[in-house]
Amino acid sequence: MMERYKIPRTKELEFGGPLGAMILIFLMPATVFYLLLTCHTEQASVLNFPPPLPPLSTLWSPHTFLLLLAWVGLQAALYMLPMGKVTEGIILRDKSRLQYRINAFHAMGVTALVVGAGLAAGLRLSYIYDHFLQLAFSALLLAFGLSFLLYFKSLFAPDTTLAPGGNSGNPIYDFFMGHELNPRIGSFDLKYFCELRPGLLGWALVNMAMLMKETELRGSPSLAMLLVNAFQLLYVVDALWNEEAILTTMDIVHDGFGFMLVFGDLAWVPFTYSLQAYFLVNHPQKLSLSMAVGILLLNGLGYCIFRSANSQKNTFRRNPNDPRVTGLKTIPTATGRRLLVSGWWGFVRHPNYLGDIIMALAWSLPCGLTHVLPYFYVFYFTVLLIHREARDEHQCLRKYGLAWQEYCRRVPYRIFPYLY
Ligand SMILES: NC(=O)C1=CN([C@@H]2O[C@H](COP(=O)(O)OP(=O)(O)OC[C@H]3O[C@@H](n4cnc5c(N)ncnc54)[C@H](OP(=O)(O)O)[C@@H]3O)[C@@H](O)[C@H]2O)C=CC1
Ligand SMILES: CC(C)CCC[C@@H](C)[C@H]1CC=C2C3=C(CC[C@@]21C)[C@@]1(C)CC[C@H](O)C[C@@H]1CC3
Repeated sequence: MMERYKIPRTKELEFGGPLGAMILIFLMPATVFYLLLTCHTEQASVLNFPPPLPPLSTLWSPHTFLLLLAWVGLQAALYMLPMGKVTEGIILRDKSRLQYRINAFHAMGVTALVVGAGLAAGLRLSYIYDHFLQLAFSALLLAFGLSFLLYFKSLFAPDTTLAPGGNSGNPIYDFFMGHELNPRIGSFDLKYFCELRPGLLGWALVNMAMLMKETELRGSPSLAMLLVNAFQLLYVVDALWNEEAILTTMDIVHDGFGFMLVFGDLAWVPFTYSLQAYFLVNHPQKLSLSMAVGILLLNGLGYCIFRSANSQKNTFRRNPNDPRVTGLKTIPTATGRRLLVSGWWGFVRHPNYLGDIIMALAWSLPCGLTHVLPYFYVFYFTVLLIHREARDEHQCLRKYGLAWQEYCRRVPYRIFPYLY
C-alpha cells in the first residue's frame, strides 16, 4: 500500500546537477561575503576584486553567535505560542494534509514590542551594523549546521515524506535541494518556520539597525534610508500578513528543506536583501524631493501589481465563485482546476514577478546611480525569478498539459510584456 505513495527518484536535476549544487554551496556564502566586504570599502566598487579580506579568526564571535541563536529561539517560541488560527496545507502524495499555525503577523507584533522595549532600555541596535560580518558568519555556520542535521534526519525519514525535487540519490544534490519535504519536530515545521520568520523579520531588523547607525553618525536618518526602510518593511509586513499564501508556493509544495533554502532563509535574505541600507550608512546619497516622489510612485506601482496579481490568483484558487473574480475569463484543465486568462494573469503569465522586479528597482534607486553594488538585488532577483518562472512553467505543463499550452498561446509573454 505504502509503495504507491513512495516519492519517485528525482530524474530531472536542476541547477546543473550535483556539480552545480556543489558550486552553489560555496558560491552562495562567498557572494554574501564579497558583497558585504565590498560594501564596507570606501569605493564600494564591484571591480575591486577581491575586497580586503579580514583574518578568519575575527569573523568568529561566540557573543554574536549566541545573539543569533537567541533571535531564532525567540522566533521559534513565538511560532509555538497558541495565537492565530491553524490551517491545512495542500494534499500530500499519501493523501494526508499537514496543519500549520498562522501567526507570523502576531509574531511580528510581539517582536516589535520586544525590540521597542529593548530600545527604551538603552539597547543599541547599531550593534548589528558594528558586528555585521560576524553575524553573517554566525548565520553561515548555523545554516551549514542545520543543513547537515536535516540531511542526517532525512536518511531516517519514511520514503513517503521525501521531496519530489530532492530525491536523486546523490548526497550532494539532495543535501543542497533538501531530501525531506516537510521536516518536522513534533508539530514544529522547520521549513515553514524558516521561510518567513527569522530571515524576513531579521531583514527588517537589520534595516532598522542601519537606520539607527546612520542616525548615530549623522544626527538624523537620510531620506534615502527612510525610503529603503519603508519600502522593504512594507514588503515584509505584506508577506507576514499573507502568510497562508506561502503554503502553495513551490518551496513548500515541491522543494525539500536543504542547504539552498536553509541558507537562503537564514543568511541570504537578512544579509544581502539589506545591502542597500548597509550601503547607505557609508555612502550617503542626496535625494531630491522630486526624485523621492518618483521612486515612491515606482514602488507603489510595483506593489500594486504584485499585490493585486497575487490576491487575484489566491482568491480564485480559494473560491472560483468569489464575486471579485467571477467576471474573469478562464481555461478549463483536465485536473478540474481552471486557469485565469484575463485580468492580471491574462496580461503576462507571471504578473506578480513583474511587480516584484519593479519594486526591486525602486529599492535600489535611493542609492543613486554612481555605484553598481546596491543594484545587486535587482540583477540577482531578475535572474532568480526568470529561473523560477521556467521551473514553474515546467511543472504547470506537467500538471495541465494541453490546457497550459493553450494558456501560453493566449498569453504569450512570461514576465515582461512584449519583451519576455
Ligand atoms: N523576494 C523574493 O526573494 C521572492 C519573492 N517571490 C514572490 O513570491 C510570490 C509567490 O511566487 P511563486 O511561489 O514563485 O509562485 P506564484 O505565486 O506565481 O504561483 C505559481 C502558481 O500559480 C498557479 N498559476 C499560474 N498561472 C495561473 C493562472 N493563469 N491562473 C491560475 N493559477 C495560475 C500555478 O499553480 P496552481 O495551478 O497549482 O495553483 C502556478 O504553479 C510572488 O509574488 C513572487 O514574486 C518569490 C520568490 C522569491
Ligand atoms: C540564492 C539561492 C540560489 C536561492 C535562495 C532563495 C530564497 C532566498 C528564496 C526562495 C523563495 C523565497 C521566497 C521569499 C523570500 C526568499 C526566498 C526564501 C518570500 C517569503 C518573500 C516575500 C514574498 O511575499 C513571498 C516569498 C515566497 C518565496
